[in-house]
Amino acid sequence: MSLTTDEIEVRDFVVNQKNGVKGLVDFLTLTTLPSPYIQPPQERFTSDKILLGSPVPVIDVSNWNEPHVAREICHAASKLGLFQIVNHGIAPAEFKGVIAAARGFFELPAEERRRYWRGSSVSETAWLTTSFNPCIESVLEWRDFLKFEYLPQRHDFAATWPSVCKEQVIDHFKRIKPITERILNILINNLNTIIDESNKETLMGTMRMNFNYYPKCPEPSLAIGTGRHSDINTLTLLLQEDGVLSSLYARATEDGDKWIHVPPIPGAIVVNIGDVLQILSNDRYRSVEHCVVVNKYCSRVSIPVFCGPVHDSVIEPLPEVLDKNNEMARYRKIVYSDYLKFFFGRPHDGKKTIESIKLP
Ligand SMILES: O=C(O)CCC(=O)C(=O)O
Ligand SMILES: [Fe+2]
Repeated sequence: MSLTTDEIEVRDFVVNQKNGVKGLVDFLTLTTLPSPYIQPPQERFTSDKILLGSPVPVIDVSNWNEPHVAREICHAASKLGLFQIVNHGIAPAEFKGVIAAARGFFELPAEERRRYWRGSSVSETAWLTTSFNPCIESVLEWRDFLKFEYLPQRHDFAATWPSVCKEQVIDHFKRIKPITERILNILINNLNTIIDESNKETLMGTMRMNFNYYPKCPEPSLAIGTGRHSDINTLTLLLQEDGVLSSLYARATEDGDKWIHVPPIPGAIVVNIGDVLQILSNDRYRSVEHCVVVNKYCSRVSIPVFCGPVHDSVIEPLPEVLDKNNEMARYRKIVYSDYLKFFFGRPHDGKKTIESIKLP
């Protein structure tokens, strides 16, 4: 990358001085987008890319045992790779609480937030950063995020979390976990197998949560909040604030550049399929590419919970899927830590990670 002085100063302030993009908007009255955030034209999100008339499925899970629930979940997982669930039993007030806690964290003074900056965080299990991979990205994303690792087997895993949000994060992990398990069960049963001790660590050995914070952006059409990517884990369950201008988009089909808006629905959880489920299912399920558009008038918080494999899990298409249909594996076997290395070693880049292990 060759950078101008302005770019170096902005990057230095945001990344090296650990202020984040939140620090930048608090410190300066911006009327134009700083150059490190200006996306090349092909990465900007324009309204002609929006596909209308093809809404995201909304699935009522008030009775998990009704056959239509499994049917609709498996159908959505194989088509768009993303759906919303309602009537899942978590009260809207609980969601409001965790979203308020996330806002509470980002409203802390900059020096308080900085204590959690990645690389020097006061917590081993929570850290803050900006964009996605700021040291190697030629253009930055308009987002800061605080990541939490859920390690309930360690009694002190949350001892160092920020007090402004600690309780709410623990509670949210606890509430989301059984719902994730139910959905994974449905998806795995539909592949002619079950979740047991042999695959549990691969399907749900880890849980992580992000507090994503997207400040108001002076020129949103030139920036991106989160660049195009698919989640690499098994399943992500995401809360997004209601009443916020258009934000999350999911790619409608693998081969086209049309995107479907994922509207905030009060109390709903957005569920998206990650790469690991696409690999295990040998493409029965689709990990959906998605991106986040920012806006000029309000900041936005989103809270994904990522459920996924432990680092040493070996990921490959399930024999139950291949044997039943006598089909060839479409992906080569990979250890999850190598998969992570590939994903985190580059900027957000669509579905390049899963493509890297696709067999010819
Ligand atoms: O902010 C959102 O709605 C989605 C964020 C996202 O895709 C991620 O954190 O992986
Ligand atoms: Fe994502």
